[in-house]
Amino acid sequence: MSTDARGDAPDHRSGFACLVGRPNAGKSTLTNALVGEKVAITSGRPQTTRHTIRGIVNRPDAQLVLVDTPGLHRPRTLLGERLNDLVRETLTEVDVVVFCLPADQKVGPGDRYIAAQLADVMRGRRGTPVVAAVTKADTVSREQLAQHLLAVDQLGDWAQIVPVSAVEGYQVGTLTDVLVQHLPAGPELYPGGELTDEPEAVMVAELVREAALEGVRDELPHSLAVVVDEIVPRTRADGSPRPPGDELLDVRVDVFVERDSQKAIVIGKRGARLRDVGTRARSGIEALLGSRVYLDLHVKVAKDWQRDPKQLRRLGF
Ligand SMILES: Nc1nc2c(ncn2[C@@H]2O[C@H](COP(=O)(O)OP(=O)(O)OP(=O)(O)O)[C@@H](O)[C@H]2O)c(=O)[nH]1
Repeated sequence: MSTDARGDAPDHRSGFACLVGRPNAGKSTLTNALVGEKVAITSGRPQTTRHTIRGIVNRPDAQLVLVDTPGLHRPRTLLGERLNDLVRETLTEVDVVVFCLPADQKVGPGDRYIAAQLADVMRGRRGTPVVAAVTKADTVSREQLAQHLLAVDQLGDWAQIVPVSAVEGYQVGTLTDVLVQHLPAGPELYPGGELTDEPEAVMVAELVREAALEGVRDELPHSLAVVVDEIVPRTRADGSPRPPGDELLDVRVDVFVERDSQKAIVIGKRGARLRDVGTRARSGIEALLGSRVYLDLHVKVAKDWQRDPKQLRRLGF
């Protein structure tokens, strides 16, 4: 795929990393520091991966793609539980996880909750490594930092522990080196670091997929892919915005199956099942987007999409 010769070099590495940590742990600031200012993230185009990309670290020897998670927190609602499932799924799919722990705050219950979740991820199918990043290292003394590193060490079985300061740029390069070590050999995933980014679309697709599979999981285990075509605010006939309180989002979604028989299953008799799927997915999407939604679902057949890399890419895998 890459037209860039360096991306095809035999010792080039590429893969995904994901930053987790309690609110205010310094994840966004660290992401920006890792990525630097060279990469612009364009938004508004259809997403090309299943997970939201926050930034790409491009080096001659590696491409590290930083993906977002909606936030790991103790679930309080069903949607929260769904989100946490999604988080865990993301965490098992990336090549390395970065657990951010701010140096200026004691290791607390929130960190221990995340550490327990990460223990599962490390023990999981792929044995995803977790690197602990002690963030905001500039805010404490050397002694405090040393103590904090010890506390973090006792919290779990981390692949490495790296103190960093995103603000001062301290050890940001070291952290990148450590993360790159955990990536598999491979060419650039995004040639030249170009990407599209559409946070909500990923979650909307997951909600539709979940609803579409409900009750028919045995019949359609992996033959269903969901692509969000667009999410646009409905305007009035003259193109002006609708009045406050009366906003409506048009959400157009394609559900791809492999065969006509599967299309029939998803749609159901006279479209009854698809209407159900739409109703269920819509309530989740409205909760997620915080707006009334008109959900437009289309079921399409994409033959053998699981075996066709071109189709797979088109479907966001
Ligand atoms: N001194 C110092 N402050 C930092 C550093 N990194 C982040 N901060 C500050 O810590 C606060 C939280 O940082 P964020 O990057 O927004 O944290 P986050 O984990 O993305 O937060 P959520 O979005 O709430 O999950 C901000 O006020 C940052 O300016 C650092 O390396 N040094």
